[in-house]
Amino acid sequence: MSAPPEPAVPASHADAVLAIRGLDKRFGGVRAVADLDLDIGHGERVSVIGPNGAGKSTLFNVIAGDHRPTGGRIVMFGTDITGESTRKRAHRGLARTFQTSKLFSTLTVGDNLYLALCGRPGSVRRLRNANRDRARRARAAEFAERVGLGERLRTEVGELSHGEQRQLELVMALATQPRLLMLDEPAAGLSPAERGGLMDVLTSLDRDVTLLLIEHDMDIALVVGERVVVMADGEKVLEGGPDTVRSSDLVRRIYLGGAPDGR
Ligand SMILES: Nc1ncnc2c1ncn2[C@@H]1O[C@H](COP(=O)(O)OP(=O)(O)OP(=O)(O)O)[C@@H](O)[C@H]1O
Repeated sequence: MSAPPEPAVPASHADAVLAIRGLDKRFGGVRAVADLDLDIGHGERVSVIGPNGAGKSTLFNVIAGDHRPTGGRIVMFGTDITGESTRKRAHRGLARTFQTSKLFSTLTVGDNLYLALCGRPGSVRRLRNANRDRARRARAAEFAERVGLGERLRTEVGELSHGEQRQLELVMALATQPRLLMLDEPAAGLSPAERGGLMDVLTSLDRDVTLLLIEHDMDIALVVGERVVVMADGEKVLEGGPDTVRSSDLVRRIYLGGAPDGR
């Protein structure tokens, strides 16, 4: 039996950062992402919101290559990357953070940042040269400074607070100089002061970096995201500017626990 034809990606989107067509991801009987189309242009800031289980993280996992889609196509920087490895996508300029920490908890803040600066993904063996590599050490210190961790360079990551670890993950992703940065709930577990700091970092990001953000904190999602994608039951149910989302009855219904169609 021949495979069903894949949805075509229009030529006009060939130079977009992301052009996603008919994306599907099933886990057994669960359709976590359902026939989703999404275009993201260079330098855009896009937030993805939706209730628990809407499919946001699965969408991220499929874009980053951590999960294979069950249908559809992903074109990144003009190349079809649907079947590519996460490592290859990282080499193309994609960096992401996860809901749970992926830091080396027994290494210091400085060493974690040093490894992020060494490449994607960094190997612990590269620390052997770290003391001689003053330029990278200095860059690591600059990145730590950006999220208020300048004084914590010699602190082991396991001793940082949850909020500090999230901040460190963010700058480590930035240290890889990504062209597309995907952040999965960066504000989760942060104190109000840390949220303010996060908002400052995100709103002052260089426009060379395109940002795709999952965030439950509506203040952050709607201030940082210039375009907002609302997901429910695996589908994209609304896409528009923050004001459209703020005034949407559909979004209100979804967040109050009702079905998107008002049932
Ligand atoms: N590895 C997996 N195996 C089986 N089912 C999964 C897996 N990952 C996600 N799912 C299911 O897919 C659906 C979407 O989950 P997903 O985590 O993508 O939603 P989400 O919008 O990110 O939710 P949250 O905001 O709670 O993180 C859910 O029904 C979830 O149970």
